[in-house]
Amino acid sequence: MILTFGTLHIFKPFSSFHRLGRLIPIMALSLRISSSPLICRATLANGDNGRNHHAKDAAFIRRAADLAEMSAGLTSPHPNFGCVIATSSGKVAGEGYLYAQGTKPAEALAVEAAGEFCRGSTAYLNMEPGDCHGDHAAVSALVQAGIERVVVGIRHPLQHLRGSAIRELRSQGIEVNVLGEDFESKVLEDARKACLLVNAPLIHRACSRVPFSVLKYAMTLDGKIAASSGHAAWISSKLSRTRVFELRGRSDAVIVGGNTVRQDDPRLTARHGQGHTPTRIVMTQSLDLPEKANLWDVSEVPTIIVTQRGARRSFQKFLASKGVEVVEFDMLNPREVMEYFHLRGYLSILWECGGTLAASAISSSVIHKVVAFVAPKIIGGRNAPSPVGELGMVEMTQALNLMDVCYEQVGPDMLVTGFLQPIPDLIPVIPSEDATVEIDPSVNPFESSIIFFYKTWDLYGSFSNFSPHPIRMPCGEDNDDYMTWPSVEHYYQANKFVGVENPMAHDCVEKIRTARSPEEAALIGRSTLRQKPELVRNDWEDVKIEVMYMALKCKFSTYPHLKSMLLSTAGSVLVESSPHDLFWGGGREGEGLNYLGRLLMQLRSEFFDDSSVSAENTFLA
Ligand SMILES: NC(=O)C1=CN([C@@H]2O[C@H](COP(=O)(O)OP(=O)(O)OC[C@H]3O[C@@H](n4cnc5c(N)ncnc54)[C@H](OP(=O)(O)O)[C@@H]3O)[C@@H](O)[C@H]2O)C=CC1
Ligand SMILES: Nc1c(N[C@@H]2O[C@H](COP(=O)(O)O)[C@@H](O)[C@H]2O)[nH]c(=O)[nH]c1=O
Repeated sequence: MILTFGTLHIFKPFSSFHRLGRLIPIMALSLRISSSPLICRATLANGDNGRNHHAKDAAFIRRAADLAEMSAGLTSPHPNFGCVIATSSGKVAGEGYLYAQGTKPAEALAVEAAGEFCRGSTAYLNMEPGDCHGDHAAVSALVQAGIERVVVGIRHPLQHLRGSAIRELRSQGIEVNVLGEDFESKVLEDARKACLLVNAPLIHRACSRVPFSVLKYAMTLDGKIAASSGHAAWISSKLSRTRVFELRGRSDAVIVGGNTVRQDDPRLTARHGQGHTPTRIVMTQSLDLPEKANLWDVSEVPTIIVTQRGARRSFQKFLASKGVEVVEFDMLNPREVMEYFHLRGYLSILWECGGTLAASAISSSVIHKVVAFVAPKIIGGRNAPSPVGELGMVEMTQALNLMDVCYEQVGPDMLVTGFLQPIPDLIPVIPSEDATVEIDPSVNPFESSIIFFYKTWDLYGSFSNFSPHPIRMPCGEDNDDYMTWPSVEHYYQANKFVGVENPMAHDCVEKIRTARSPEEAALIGRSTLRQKPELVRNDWEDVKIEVMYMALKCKFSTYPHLKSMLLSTAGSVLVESSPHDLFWGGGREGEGLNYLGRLLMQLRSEFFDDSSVSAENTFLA
């Protein structure tokens, strides 16, 4: 489907636009080279000097990322922040990192450490500060200290914080350079990668609906994670197991399957003496678990059991009496479970399960990284379990290739790590720079402000489809009879059933058209779609954007004050801040596709084009 309005192509064929709009133009960690002419000029003009400059910037940004790493596990769900202040001669004057949730910002600590050396110096931040509490503490510290330039590794991943500290610093006269935006080079790419890595869980949160998941296992050289008897203590060395405690200390939760509980009776605590201890999660379909288990001791750390709805209710009661939380799922599978924990605010999960659950998690695409300890031991055993069970692959060419693989010797063991999925690169507020410009050239995706709208009583509530603005539109494509629809929502919902040769579909259209409120219209439309899918027109998925577009066009053309309001938002990104509608809305954390906001921006752009054409005609006349 290609819709053309005037000279502008609004949509790519739906499927490709949809893909584009999945909010995550996922890029492997080999980061993109910008095609921006400005960026290229800056790099070339600097020549060798530019290269030296970049090498220095890269080194300090890497240091900031290393500092940020020091708080991993202590700050969650806040990001890891590090700051280095360097003088113009390239000497480190002060450093700081966010120690834990609620403590002084890294920037303020670095400023304190650098003292009078701050004046005229450059501050290096692995990530743009997020002013969660409205006190601007990080930005104020840099401004008041007389910092001249700030180099930022990555923008804040969360949409509502993204770009605001950078804007604030610039408005205070500080030069701000963002890696990957203001200049590019190989060394800077690597430094930027370090910044992405240190906050990978938060970046995942901003881009997907599951927490960042790491699958960790210890195996013998012949690829076994236990003997044929199931005995597994210990494959890896003590040193390696201490590394596992550290890993646990950086994770919000550790997850195992029911069989691991039955076989190992694990504790799953972080026993390396620092950091926090993650929640323990057990995934079990049968709930056939022992009455005595280390995980039922929740005096220090909570345990959550996720199970199939209705499983062993009496045992559920027993667990509850021990203080163990039980959460039932209609469909117990890794994706549903991860989506649930995402909603509960978990950023990072360590999977310490056996091969059966690991295979299921990999197949569900919820595993992002693999951490494997390989011990120089051979146990043999045809039935001894291996780290990943059945994946249904039959050819070696189907094997999953890890990215950014690292090898490290830990005592006698080899530690191999790599990514199964790339860390999503950060994205502007709406899908990609190109798409943004295509939708509305007046919007600069990196610098624009965002106008959120949702409920009709909001400041921009008239942008909502539920606003009480009747429109006159025909009922269906081949129909010349114009009718009045009490709101855009009435029209949109009714269109789901238009043209279907079934009297029940006709009734449904009429019921929606005469519904007493947009809420009632939505209720009828959504529930009929779910309960009687046979009444829904076959091409609904293909035409729904077009239907919405036509309704919006009619609404904003009919009411001049609405059109003026829309035009007054020029340059801003419009986002329908629906937390649950991930198609028309922006989602809770910007993960939604925001098609309603996009259509309004598209319309705004067209209205501007129309008015400039008519102004030109008047002038020519
Ligand atoms: N060396 C190492 O790093 C490790 C070794 N091990 C060893 O591995 C062995 C256990 O491996 P394995 O049997 O794979 O154990 P797991 O317990 O990790 O996984 C399987 C169990 O997970 C539960 N489950 C819930 N939902 C699903 C789902 N959608 N798909 C798959 N499983 C689901 C089931 O529990 P239920 O049956 O209760 O319904 C199932 O039996 C033990 O010998 C243990 O010692 C385990 C972890 C790490
Ligand atoms: N056997 C084995 C591991 N197994 C994992 O560790 C769990 C036990 O954790 P805990 O009870 O806290 O000590 C066990 O159930 C399984 O998930 N891990 C490793 O690093 N190396 C090993 O050799």
